[in-house]
Amino acid sequence: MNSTDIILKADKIQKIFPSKEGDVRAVDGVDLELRSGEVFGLVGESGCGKSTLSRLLLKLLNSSGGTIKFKGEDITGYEKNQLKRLRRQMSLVFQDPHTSLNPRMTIYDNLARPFKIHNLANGREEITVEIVRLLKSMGLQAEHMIRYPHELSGGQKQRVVVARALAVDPEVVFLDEPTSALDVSVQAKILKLLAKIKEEKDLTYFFISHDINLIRVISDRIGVMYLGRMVEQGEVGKMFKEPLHPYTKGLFSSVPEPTPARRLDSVLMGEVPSPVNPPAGCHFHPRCPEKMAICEKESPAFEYREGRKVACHLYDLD
Ligand SMILES: Nc1ncnc2c1ncn2[C@@H]1O[C@H](COP(=O)(O)OP(=O)(O)OP(=O)(O)O)[C@@H](O)[C@H]1O
Repeated sequence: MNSTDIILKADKIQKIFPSKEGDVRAVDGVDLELRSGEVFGLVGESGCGKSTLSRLLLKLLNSSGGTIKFKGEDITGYEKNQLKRLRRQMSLVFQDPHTSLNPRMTIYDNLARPFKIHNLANGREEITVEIVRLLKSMGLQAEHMIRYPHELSGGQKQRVVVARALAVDPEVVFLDEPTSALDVSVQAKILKLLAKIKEEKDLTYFFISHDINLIRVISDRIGVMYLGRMVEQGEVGKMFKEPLHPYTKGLFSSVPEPTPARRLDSVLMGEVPSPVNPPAGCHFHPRCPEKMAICEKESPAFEYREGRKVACHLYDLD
């Protein structure tokens, strides 16, 4: 596949969670294209739907509407046996290494599971060979295999979590805040390792982070989400040079040059409204400094403008 091939595509994907307060519109009609070999960075304030979107794309959650295609094949209605195949093609690295490994299992047993589930190696001997190879590729040693997760440092645990995600030899890896639970110095090492693995294995990364500076450095393209919707999506250089959506502008303009782990929540004025009762029209209009009358009534389409996609009425006037 070359870099312009679309490996994963979502059209109007939606997830509504029923709750006591009403329906939570966690993901509200998102369009997305993931290109083979790229790092796609997803940003947005806490609760805007980033994790839910990634779980929908991975088919860990069933969608309430819309379609998802993997390599051109519609996977929206995949059944259990088809999902098993998909689990080898796309894998996930969770945020917190302390909770994503089974604490009662050794590192060997944690890493052996994907080999057993997917019949990727036969017998203890073959699995051991694979696990040692994986551990070494992650900068760990064979002897780590006999340890329990609590005997490893946070960075070592996250290396094991990445190893487990790579055991199935996937094509796409979803990384949901993979370094946010780690110390800054450890974060840098894990990011370097992830970049190296990506090149070696020709992987595609879907990278979720609150840290805009990190997303800027590691991504080829980025998507900005607000209250369940994608508001802007495009090539990283263009987006940072000239953000179009007022939300993206607010998000980026207040981030000074590399300040590690600056949280989005501290950047924008006002609270994000509830996804149970999102504002009519453009969800961002109550916080938007460039609001127009139409923004309160009509939801803007997510359309190509100036080399990227944006959902904002300001650009309807062109
Ligand atoms: N199982 C669920 N039931 C009800 N509501 C849910 C469920 N999962 C998520 N939500 C709600 O959906 C919205 C989106 O949540 P999600 O975790 O996807 O956001 P996020 O952008 O990943 O947040 P964070 O950055 O804090 O992880 C939130 O309002 C959340 O409370």
